[in-house]
Amino acid sequence: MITIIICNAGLLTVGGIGSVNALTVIVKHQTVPFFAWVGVTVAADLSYAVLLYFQTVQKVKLTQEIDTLIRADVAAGLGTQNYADFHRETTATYTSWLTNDIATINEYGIGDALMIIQQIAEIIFSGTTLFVLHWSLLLTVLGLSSAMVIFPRIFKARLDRTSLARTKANERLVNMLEDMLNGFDTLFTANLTKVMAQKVVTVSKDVNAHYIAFGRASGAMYASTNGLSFLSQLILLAQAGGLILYRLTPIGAISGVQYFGGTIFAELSGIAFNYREFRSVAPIMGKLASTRAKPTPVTAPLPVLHTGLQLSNITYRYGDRSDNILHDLSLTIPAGRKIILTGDSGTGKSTLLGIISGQLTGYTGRVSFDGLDYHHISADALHAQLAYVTQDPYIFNADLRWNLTLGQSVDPVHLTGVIDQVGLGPLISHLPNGLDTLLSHNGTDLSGGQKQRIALGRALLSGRRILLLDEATSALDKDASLALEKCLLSFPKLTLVMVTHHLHPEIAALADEVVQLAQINSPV
Ligand SMILES: Nc1ncnc2c1ncn2[C@@H]1O[C@H](COP(=O)(O)OP(=O)(O)OP(=O)(O)O)[C@@H](O)[C@H]1O
Repeated sequence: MITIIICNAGLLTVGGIGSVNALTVIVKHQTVPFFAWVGVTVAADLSYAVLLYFQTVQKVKLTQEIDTLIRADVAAGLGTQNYADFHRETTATYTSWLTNDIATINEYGIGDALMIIQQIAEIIFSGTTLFVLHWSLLLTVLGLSSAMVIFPRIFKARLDRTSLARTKANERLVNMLEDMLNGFDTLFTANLTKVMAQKVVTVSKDVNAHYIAFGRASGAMYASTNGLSFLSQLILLAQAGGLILYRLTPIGAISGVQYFGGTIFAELSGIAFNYREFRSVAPIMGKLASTRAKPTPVTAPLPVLHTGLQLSNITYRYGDRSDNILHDLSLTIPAGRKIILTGDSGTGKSTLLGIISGQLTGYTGRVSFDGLDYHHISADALHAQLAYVTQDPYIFNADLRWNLTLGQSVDPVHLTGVIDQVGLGPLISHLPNGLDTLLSHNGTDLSGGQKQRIALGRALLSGRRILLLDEATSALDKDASLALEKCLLSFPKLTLVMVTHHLHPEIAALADEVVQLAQINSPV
């Protein structure tokens, strides 16, 4: 890319030199040399046009490669974040980072960087040519250039501020769009789909305002630096006139200073402008780089749970809430035991599972795995031991097999067995391609119960020996959920913690312990 750019800058200079010499020889009525120099100019300009094609194609290739690297880097960074850090931003915000921000990086990061390289090359070639015409021309150019480099600094703070505000506005827009589109069904049944358009217009106007603010900042800088550039060209033209009058430079210099001086000033003001724009990408890069997870402790894989999980004096409150959700809670979960958690809505059952699963870490007290404090266990090591199934599991826009195995290789006999256990047989027999049927984004073409069966199948196939179920069968009818819960309670090696609102006596009888969360919370 750089080679092509430099060649192109060289060709532009050769074209300019051809014009200068053509003018010098034509005033001496030298016809053949005139046409020779015109030929040089034409050849250089045509070659420039051809190379421009390769430059354009190469730029697209380079941009795409860099975009892929950035996306891979951000995705890898997000993949190593802990649960709380990941959920500090919404998925729509991350989408905006990977789309809008990358578009900005393409335009102002990569695009401007390449422009700057081209501008530097053109400045060097034009400067050298001016020096050959007369050294004093270059001296003047250097003096005026310094002014041009210093001048745009005035605009830096404003450009940085407006650029960052613009990306924030983009995030708000994407968040709102996702929110509205996800809520389409609710608005549709409430006859309120027009709310969507109203919100889009409101937030779009906010985004527009920020784009305009950035446009004003860059426009002010662009206009001022261009004005300075024109003034500088006038000074240079006057100087060239003087040098020609004193026969210190050939007459072609009159077009030379215009062409090369013009190029230097235009490119210098361009560089100043592009560099400011280029720098405005820095806060975005900083933001994307922040997805790189802080180094997490790497711990050895955990052995299979032998004694049990122990929660001691756990107190938990969410971020800025004033109340404790869990207070001084202690609970023993012996290995292989089946514990059912019940309690009124809002008593913190899901919060408790969040702590046991390692997702929520900001508690006081101690949680341990076979006596080993959770704080000394890496998320990876813990996740290798347990599976956590929520009430509303996520279904990927992939085939059913992938949704069950998450892309891991699974013994087909085991797969068939688990499909039977979670009762997915009837669904598979109705799907056009059975297990290989593509499911829609978040399983919108499935019932709530089918999604829960898939999630339970996924958990069983993962081979984890600790299962945390948060109302994981709530969408199934009574008989189906009874059958499934009985099945889960029958695995002797499985350590099970199951949250349920609808505890059937048959299930309670099969459990080792039924814990009312409100009772745990109150001191005995
Ligand atoms: N991410 C969160 N941020 C702030 N507060 C939260 C968050 N998640 C839950 N809460 C609050 O914590 C309390 C306990 O919620 P939790 O979901 O653990 O209760 P639960 O017993 O599982 O309820 P349910 O039976 O209705 O599912 C609730 O008052 C809820 O508002």
